Amino acid sequence: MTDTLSDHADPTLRKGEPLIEMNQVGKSYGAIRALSGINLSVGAGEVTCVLGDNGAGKSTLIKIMSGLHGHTEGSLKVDGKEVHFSSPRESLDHGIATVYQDLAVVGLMEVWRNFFLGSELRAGNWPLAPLKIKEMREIADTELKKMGITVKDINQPIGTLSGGQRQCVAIARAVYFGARVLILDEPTAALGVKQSGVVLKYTAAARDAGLGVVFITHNPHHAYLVGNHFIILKLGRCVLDKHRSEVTLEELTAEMAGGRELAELSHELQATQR
Ligand SMILES: Nc1ncnc2c1ncn2[C@@H]1O[C@H](COP(=O)(O)OP(=O)(O)OP(=O)(O)O)[C@@H](O)[C@H]1O
Repeated sequence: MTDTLSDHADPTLRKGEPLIEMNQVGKSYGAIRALSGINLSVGAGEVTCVLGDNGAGKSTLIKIMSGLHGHTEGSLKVDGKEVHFSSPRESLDHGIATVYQDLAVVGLMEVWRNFFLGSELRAGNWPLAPLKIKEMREIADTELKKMGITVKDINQPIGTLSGGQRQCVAIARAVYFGARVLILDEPTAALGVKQSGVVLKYTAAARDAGLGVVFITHNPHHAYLVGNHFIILKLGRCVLDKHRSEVTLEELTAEMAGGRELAELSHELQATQR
């Protein structure tokens, strides 16, 4: 499976080279400060996990990387060059593909149509040139099969696939179209154990094919299964920034569960009982 992803991954990717570097990045929406002082690096062949509760700033961080919102402080570098995206197209042109939780798929359209959505193969360069339907069907079918993603029929509407399968199709699609960085927005949030496992497997496969992966989640168990680097956001600030070798799953879980706050609360509650 990993070899298959490597077939399409950008051959210029070198393990560990920094693809995205954020330095003291911040974002304000008018008077509301959603993020501040964020340092984050995404290396090729690595998964950087961004954890945080509701309102922590995860979506804002994704939006900065994917070109939906510009940052208002600090610097963002892609492949060593400073950028300030003003549209998702610009981010995509830099090889950054974002797979949103509520996948931008058209439920009633066939799996193959969704695989090529926005990048359709046409028999000519003019806008209304006929679609190369047979070729697109074959490519989508082959690519998904090669990756071990089984769909009964490539012509079935994508809405009939499970949530996990849809995430996998979206990951396969991003890799096929040559993404260098893959941003996954809470890909396992709405999934059961088995389906989460499948999505985590493809996340690891994209990493092993050399892509830099940003894995957004509030689940430390899922993060720890695939992550090389972990950052935890709280109220727009980074409260933990550690390499895998520096943190255990227990520490990550405790920090996510608000370990320090819980300890303080327990102390206060005990004091009131005395
Ligand atoms: N467009 C906006 N305008 C004003 N405030 C915003 C906007 N988007 C986000 N915020 C604020 O920024 C903060 C961070 O929000 P963000 O959506 O990035 O968090 P999150 O970690 O993704 O949370 P969730 O998991 O609930 O989506 C919140 O206080 C939120 O209210």
